[in-house]
Amino acid sequence: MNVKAEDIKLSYGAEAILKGVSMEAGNREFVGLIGPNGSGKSTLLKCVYRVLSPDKGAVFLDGKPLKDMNYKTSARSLGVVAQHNYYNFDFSVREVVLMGRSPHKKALERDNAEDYAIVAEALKTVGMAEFADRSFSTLSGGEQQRVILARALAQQTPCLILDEPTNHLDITHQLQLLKIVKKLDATVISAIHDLNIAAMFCDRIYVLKNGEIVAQGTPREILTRELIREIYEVESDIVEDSKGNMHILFY
Ligand SMILES: Nc1ncnc2c1ncn2[C@@H]1O[C@H](COP(=O)(O)OP(=O)(O)OP(=O)(O)O)[C@@H](O)[C@H]1O
Repeated sequence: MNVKAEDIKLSYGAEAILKGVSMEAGNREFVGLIGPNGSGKSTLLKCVYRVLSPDKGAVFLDGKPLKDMNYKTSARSLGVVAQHNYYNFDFSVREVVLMGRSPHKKALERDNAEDYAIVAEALKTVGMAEFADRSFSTLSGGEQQRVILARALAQQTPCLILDEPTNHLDITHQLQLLKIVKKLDATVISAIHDLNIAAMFCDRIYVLKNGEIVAQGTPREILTRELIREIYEVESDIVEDSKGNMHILFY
């Protein structure tokens, strides 16, 4: 699925947060969104997954304007792993992941054996199968994050939007989550803070600063000492290991 955001503008009061942002993720491309705190990454992603509607500009899925789709149709296309996940009710882990199936159901249609099998498989994939009956609210931040990924997997969408998905995760689970996502061969747009993680997984990276895209390209093109200095005001060295992978060392 191709996902395109075109000239997105969004302000809170007098403050312009997104100042005409355009970005695109091609079919099965893994696109990273990097930039300092407050640069507008989450806001842009929220415009893509319809929590916010931009003041100007539009989002297109395979060329179709998102705003013309009903929510159920877009939920069959876009799965989301957001930064914060709160539920007002005490759902079990299984119930949370089952919510991923709802865009595929008719009104009042009950969950069936196939839904339960998909949910069990998704929980197994993220290593949370034995937590199925636990209350979601009692899980640690990292465990909750993996369950939310399972919910997105159960949704079986051709595109995933991830907002700093590895926030609460230890290094083992950071790599596990991104490997799972990479293997899906879906279109992925992910805000990522860790530039080494971005270098490992992204096909292409967009750099957002003060609500504007200031650079885009492959990790090798983007993650240079000069750009890192310009965007983050830190000094770094870029080195290559024996396998040809790039690593960024910060000073
Ligand atoms: N509801 C709101 N009202 C006013 N300002 C807001 C609101 N939501 C976000 N902002 C502001 O918009 C700017 C962009 O926020 P956003 O969360 O998109 O940044 P981000 O790049 O995702 O940051 P981070 O890396 O810290 O997660 C910030 O300055 C934030 O304070």
